[in-house]
Amino acid sequence: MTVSNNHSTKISQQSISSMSALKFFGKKLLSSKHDNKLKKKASLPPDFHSTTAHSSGSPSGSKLATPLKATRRANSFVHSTNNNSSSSPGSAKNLRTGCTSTSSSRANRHSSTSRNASGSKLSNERMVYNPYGVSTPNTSLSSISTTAKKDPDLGFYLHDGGSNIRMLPIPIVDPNEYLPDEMKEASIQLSDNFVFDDENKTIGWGGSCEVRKIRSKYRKKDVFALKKLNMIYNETPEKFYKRCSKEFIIAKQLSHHVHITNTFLLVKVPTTVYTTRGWGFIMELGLRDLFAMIQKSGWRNVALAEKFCIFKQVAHGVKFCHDQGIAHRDLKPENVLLSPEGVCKLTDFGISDWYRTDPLDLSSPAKTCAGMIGSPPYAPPEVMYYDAKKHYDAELQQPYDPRALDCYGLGVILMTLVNNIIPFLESCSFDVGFRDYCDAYENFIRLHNRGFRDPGNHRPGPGMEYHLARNFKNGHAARVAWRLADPEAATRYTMDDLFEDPWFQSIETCVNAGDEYVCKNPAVKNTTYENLRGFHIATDVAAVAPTSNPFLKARVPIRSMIDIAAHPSPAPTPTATALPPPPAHSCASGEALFTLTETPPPQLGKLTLDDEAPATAAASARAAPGPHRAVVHHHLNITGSLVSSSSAAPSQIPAST
Ligand SMILES: Nc1ncnc2c1ncn2[C@@H]1O[C@H](COP(=O)(O)OP(=O)(O)OP(=O)(O)O)[C@@H](O)[C@H]1O
Repeated sequence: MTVSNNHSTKISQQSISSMSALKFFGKKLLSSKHDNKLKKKASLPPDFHSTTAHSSGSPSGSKLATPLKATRRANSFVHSTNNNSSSSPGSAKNLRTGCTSTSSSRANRHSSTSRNASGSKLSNERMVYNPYGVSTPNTSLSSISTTAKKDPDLGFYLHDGGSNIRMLPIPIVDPNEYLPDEMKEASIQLSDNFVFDDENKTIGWGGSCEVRKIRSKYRKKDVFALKKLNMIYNETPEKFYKRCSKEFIIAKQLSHHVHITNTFLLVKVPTTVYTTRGWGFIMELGLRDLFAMIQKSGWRNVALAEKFCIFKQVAHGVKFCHDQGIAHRDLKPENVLLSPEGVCKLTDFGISDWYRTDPLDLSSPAKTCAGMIGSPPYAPPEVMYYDAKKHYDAELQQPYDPRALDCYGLGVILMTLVNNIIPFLESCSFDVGFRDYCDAYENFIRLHNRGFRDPGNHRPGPGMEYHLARNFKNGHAARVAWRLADPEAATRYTMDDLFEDPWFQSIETCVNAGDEYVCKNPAVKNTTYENLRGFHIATDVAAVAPTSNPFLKARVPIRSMIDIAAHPSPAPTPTATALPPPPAHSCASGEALFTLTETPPPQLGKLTLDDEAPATAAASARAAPGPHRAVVHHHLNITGSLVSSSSAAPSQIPAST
């Protein structure tokens, strides 16, 4: 039986020989070509990610051919249905994707816009009258450098959103109005302390965001990610602000762990050649997401031990979220980033939520959820019952535990890592692949392991005769994947079960989740904020009143407007252009453990897959000489290898074996 969709596009699953994959191992670690491909992938029309799933219908013999790319299309369901228990976005991602694409094409079209004003040198003075209430001198066209100069159509800057582009009304609201006191920021303008990367690349897309590289104004080598948040279809500005600030608060609350992508600041983003106005998160920059890795033709040759290591890292990230009272609720390879050192980090807390009745009291009772959330391949059946398109009986729609949703997602991620392909498109009875899996599950229990679902049963799971277990080559590993992805929520592995599982415990990782996480925060030295008359006052962050900002250090007097008017060219003050050399660290002492560099440290580039992993990330970081005290990690090599192989076979996707 074949499951297809209206936009199905058959994607070649031409397999490549291991020789051809190996050929590329070690060629180039960080390929700009690859980045271009990622961008291309990100800009592909929705149809491209559509696919056809095949299945023979036999539990053990069927070859599921559900190309991983389908997950991108499947993402369109992420925010498309109700979620009674959270403020998750409520509109179709396809529409939002279309919106961002349009926006991007415009942005790209205008990225080459001539900026004749570039010759007009901006004053160092920090008081600027801005009639539009958003831009600052630092974000004016003249302050952004590009290489090409074409199409000087400035009409782009004047539009206020069309049918495809939804723009926040001016003035953009101060993010601090939506943040709790302890998270309020002294700098709320992107342009105060950051500039867009000259390459003007979009490094990622989501249903409601585009991700771009930005750099510190003070240390150009300090690169970060800007997750520019877009309004989604039919969303009011108020809903947009609430949704985004909630995501930021959760992301910020979790930004203290080696397996969580650090989110630093919530800022206003002005309309520029790079993007349209709105809000954005300044984040730790990931090299690429796990989805992009699995998609590479070389992925199938990655050793199982490496895949298990990645899985364990993701599991540690999930455990940390749960320990903080937060359920991620959208676990999938796209939401796992790999750092330049190869460390896996969870990202995208857009539909995450606190699952305790009192988020501040971790001993308060757990809440249940209702509604369709997550992405169909990774969302369990109890969640899929809420999918309005499936017309399930209302009786089936029972409140569910969001932690069980995460456990299921983890199990499907493990299956995907090992099989190089998603096991089925949707975890519901309409999907033949999922039905096969359920049948196989019951068969295995009936024929091989009656106590499979019993707590503490650590006998081997399904073996070679079950196609979704075959590639594990290890009954214990298959047990963990199947127990996590148990179609029955009541008997599914919990995170505690997982961490007590002897096979899981035995997985070797090259980064220790318990290591102290020291992240290089961006330097925040300048701030621009608005007074009631609409003036923008730029000043040094150290002089700004809010004291909850962790970046505040020394205090220097703010110049009054009268002073500025009287002495337009005062003695240099510590502004962005006349600042003392930045401190090495804004929030943490010592050197950064995970320094984000554009190129990997030379000593890492020399590693081979056979290199022995150091005992811990910290140990390796300590041992590493030179300025890059990064984690020595197997995955860096995998990343490099896959990048290389991807340049040879860009359109291939991993095929199931
Ligand atoms: N900090 C980052 N560094 C590098 N790439 C990133 C970063 N954050 C996000 N990305 C890329 O952008 C993509 C989309 O980001 P994200 O998942 O956060 O957006 P989203 O709109 O919430 O997505 P979704 O619709 O899947 O929920 C990611 O899959 C990843 O490839």
